[in-house]
Amino acid sequence: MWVLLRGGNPLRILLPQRGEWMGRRGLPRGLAPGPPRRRYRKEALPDLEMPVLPVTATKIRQYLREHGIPFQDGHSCLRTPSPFVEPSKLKDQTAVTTSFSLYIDKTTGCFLCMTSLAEGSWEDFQASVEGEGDGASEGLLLSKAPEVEDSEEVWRIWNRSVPLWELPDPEEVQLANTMFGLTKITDDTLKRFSVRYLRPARSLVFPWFSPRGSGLRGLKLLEAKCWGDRVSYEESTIPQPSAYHNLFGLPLISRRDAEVVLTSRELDSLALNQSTGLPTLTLPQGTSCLPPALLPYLEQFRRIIFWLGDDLRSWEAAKLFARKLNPKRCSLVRPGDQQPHPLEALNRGLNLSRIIRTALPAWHKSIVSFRQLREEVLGELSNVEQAAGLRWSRFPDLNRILKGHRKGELTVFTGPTGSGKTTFISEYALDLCSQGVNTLWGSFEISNVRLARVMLTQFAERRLEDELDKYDHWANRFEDLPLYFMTFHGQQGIRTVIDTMQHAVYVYDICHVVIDNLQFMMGHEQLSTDRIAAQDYIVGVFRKFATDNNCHVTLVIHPRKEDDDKELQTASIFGSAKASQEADNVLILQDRKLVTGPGKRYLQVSKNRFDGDVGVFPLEFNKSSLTFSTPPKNKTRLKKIKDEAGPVAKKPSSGKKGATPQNSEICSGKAPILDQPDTSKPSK
Ligand SMILES: Nc1ncnc2c1ncn2[C@@H]1O[C@H](COP(=O)(O)OP(=O)(O)OP(=O)(O)O)[C@@H](O)[C@H]1O
Repeated sequence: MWVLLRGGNPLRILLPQRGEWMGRRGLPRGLAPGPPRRRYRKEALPDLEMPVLPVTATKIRQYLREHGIPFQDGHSCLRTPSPFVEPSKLKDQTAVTTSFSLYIDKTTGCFLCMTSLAEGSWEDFQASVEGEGDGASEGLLLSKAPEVEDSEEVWRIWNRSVPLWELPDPEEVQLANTMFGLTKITDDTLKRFSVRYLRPARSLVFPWFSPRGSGLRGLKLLEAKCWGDRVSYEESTIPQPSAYHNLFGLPLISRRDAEVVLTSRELDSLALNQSTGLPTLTLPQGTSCLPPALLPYLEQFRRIIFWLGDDLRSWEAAKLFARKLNPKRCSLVRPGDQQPHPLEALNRGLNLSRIIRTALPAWHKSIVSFRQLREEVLGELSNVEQAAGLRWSRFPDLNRILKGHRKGELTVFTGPTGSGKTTFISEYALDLCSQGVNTLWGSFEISNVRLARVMLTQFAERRLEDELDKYDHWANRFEDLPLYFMTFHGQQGIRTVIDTMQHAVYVYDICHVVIDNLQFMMGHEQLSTDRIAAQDYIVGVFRKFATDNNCHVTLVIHPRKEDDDKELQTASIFGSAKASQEADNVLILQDRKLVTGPGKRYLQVSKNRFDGDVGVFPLEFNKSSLTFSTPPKNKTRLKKIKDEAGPVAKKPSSGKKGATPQNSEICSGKAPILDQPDTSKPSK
């Protein structure tokens, strides 16, 4: 189910392969509208023996100079004349815009021709320049490429939907306006943005028009579901989200516009444009990612304002996206009570232009004063829950101790050989990924197929071997996760790994990288002093990566050889103390039983830089679902076992009465007070 794409992606990241289109949630399958745009070369290529080294802006410039290709330097792209435009087109009245219409991404080398919509990788571009591109160069290939836009399904839905004001029943209009919060949005605005309503699906329909002509390339449907007084919304797109690259509002942008506001929801763009008159665009996948394929469309703007939402996640996403667009031209609207989503701001009668004027520059110099930080500090203080990070849904005990999973941190994870480190960390990362954390896996020891099998089993929480008829159901859902794998196996140079991670952060907005395990980057040094020095260096590099990219890195490190009878400690991590010093969190999978809880393992949080709480909790392994999390129905059993076990050896020392779960312990401060491990029953 996994396919390696090289086109546009020189770093061998595995992407899920999708057969037919499936809506993000709930829409019927089998409506594939075909590829949304022409690709110069898009078929899956066989696995590469060696990873291709990433290209750099300097190398791209050098190549263009060597081949006498003129170029202009932009914010995220280099612009050159397009070899994919027929020479005759260059002579028409649009010659000014078509002459430098090829945009080459400075970071990936991927290109997009804005005139013909041809796109491809840096290798494809070079092949075309050197006349090797499947025997085609200079537009030959394009003149043969079939037009693939305007799928039947897209048109069928579009034709069945109607402008809201044309609904025959005024009550239905009022209901729709109330459900979607449109009472202050005028018909004029809805008309300008060509928003329609699909009655049978109770959904607003947002079109994706081709930048050339009036072709429809796709649609986004926003469905309102009423639950008593509450309304919840569900989005679905054609084509599937990973191919849905609609910057909603693009047809309204004039070539002379130098400023734009980016939003995360189409209705926010309507509200903003209506009340401020500013050009607005909506990111196709909201705060979850900004695909580099969209960057060429944003090159023309001298100033880009992000107003993505009212929570810390929107703020983090805006900072991440600003890096791609060149932070010097970006400003961010800080989320807060008085700065909610634009649509809500309009409905509450707030002054949207004034809020836009308070947007903060995304760019900080290397040295900043508190004055520049005070707004960010306020943001954290007024969103304390969110500042503590994303909470695990399967591991409430981790939430109690670590409070959440935060960006930019380094977690070091260790445990005895064969104790289940990979299995545990797989579920820990899957939990976050299922909640929308874009995750990149570097599994150097076990193959990606095996890892994906473990993850899929954990995802489905059942033995899929026995239910193969359900495989497609689970695999389809699993495919929708924002999950990517590096294809490295065995020993690998740290530089190559970091370059791959950097690329993934840029292309897929990765927020969590899992490296299993660090020993595979340490080369073949035999002397233990060399090995320790190598490990220190590598840990330092990962630390810097996490901080620089505001991306969480979870690093699995083997412990040093110790007496089997002793439980591991922070000092048992292989190497010098560097790993534990650099880490924000240290987790240890202990291969023995806690007196207080069930299961043959327990997890120890032995360092937590966020608030200092450390502690332990039991892990019970479920062999059929390969999970360590405890399903709710087992809670009673946990209690029973505890009752049978009699009083615990040591009482929790947290002082946070009532906050400590029955079987886990939290200790404030650096020195954990552990349960007495039940060494009478060594496991494994
Ligand atoms: N608590 C457990 N009890 C029994 N079996 C387990 C447990 N946890 C994991 N396993 C099984 O043990 C095997 C090894 O697990 P895993 O690969 O996760 O260990 P590891 O600690 O990462 O190994 P290594 O030290 O080689 O990296 C797997 O088949 C897994 O399903």
